[in-house]
Amino acid sequence: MTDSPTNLDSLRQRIDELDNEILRLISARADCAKQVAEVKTKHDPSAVFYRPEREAQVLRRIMELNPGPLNSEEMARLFREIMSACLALEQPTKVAYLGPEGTFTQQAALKHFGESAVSMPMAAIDEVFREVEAGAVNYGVVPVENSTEGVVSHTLDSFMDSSIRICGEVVLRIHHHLLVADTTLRDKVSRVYSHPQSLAQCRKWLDAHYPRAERVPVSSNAEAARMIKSEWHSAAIAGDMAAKLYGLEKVAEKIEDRPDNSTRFLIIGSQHVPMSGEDKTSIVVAMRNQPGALHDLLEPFHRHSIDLTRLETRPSRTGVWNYVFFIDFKGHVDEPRVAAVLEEVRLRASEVKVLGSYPVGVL
Ligand SMILES: C=C(O[C@@H]1C=C(C(=O)O)C=C[C@H]1O)C(=O)O
Repeated sequence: MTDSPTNLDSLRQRIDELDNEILRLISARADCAKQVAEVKTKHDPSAVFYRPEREAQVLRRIMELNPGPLNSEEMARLFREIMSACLALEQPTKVAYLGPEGTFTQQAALKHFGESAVSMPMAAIDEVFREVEAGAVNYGVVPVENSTEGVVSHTLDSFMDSSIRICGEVVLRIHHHLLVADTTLRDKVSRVYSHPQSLAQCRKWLDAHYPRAERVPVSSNAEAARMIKSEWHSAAIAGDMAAKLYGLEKVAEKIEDRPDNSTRFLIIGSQHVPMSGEDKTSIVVAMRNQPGALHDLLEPFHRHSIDLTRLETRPSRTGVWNYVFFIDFKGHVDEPRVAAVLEEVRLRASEVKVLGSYPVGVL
């Protein structure tokens, strides 16, 4: 095939025809979603419109059927946006996230809910919990663990005295950059601002490249990006969103010590999410302070061949919560084998709280 104008013209004509078709199909899909909303409200006036298990199934199916040449993740991202717009037709979804604007948590919220959701930054993790509990927003997004730095204990602690449930998870690859403003004197950088987790995730890189620069922990990467605008001798470590938001330049890209650095975020809300076919459950368990307690707790999971994906211990905060374990495992509370394990665990523990069953993160 040559690149002759006639060839280009006919290819563009073909693209126009395909776009017409795509337009017609997306509109038909949106009409269907509107009808789904009518059915939902007819049976239950206080119906929940967002269905995480259904969205996970739609995305998984698309990824499975994708014929290429676009890769499956790319295709799922496109469908993510189509669903986001369809859901907004049913009801605009309000989402609170750990702010300020430009944080990785905002990026996670967009990745999970798409651009049509209305997202609101909160100053602290417990504020996100409070907004969801008060019903001021439909959902919240909070970080829970990082592959390099471990657990975000604030999030786990917030679950202890809350009735909030986990409705979903989203995993984000975290890339950090060293950023400067146009007024920064690049060879005079004596200070690097970032969130403590990000400073820790780039520790070796900083040791090698800026051994003498003072590392200043601040409340978020976005805050670090904002601060250096007025300091000619300072740089910030933050991600793409913060760089774009504050118009900063990248001196060095992807400076995280581990190339697979990723953070897991939780979607919190108040609904029970039905099975999606590939689910996870999170529980918090209090054990009495006695020898063998942890073994007693884990033994039923082993016997029923249930795959544990995470175990965290947190100090107790009341008399009842002597030892508190946060456990994530594969499976859904509505599955008989999971129900059986939970029954056994309840007999051995002084308190068990199911935080939620939810689809394993798709994107
Ligand atoms: C259309 C529905 O409502 C919402 C929109 C979806 C979609 O666009 O596919 C999927 C699940 C819901 O979040 C539905 O429940 O099927």
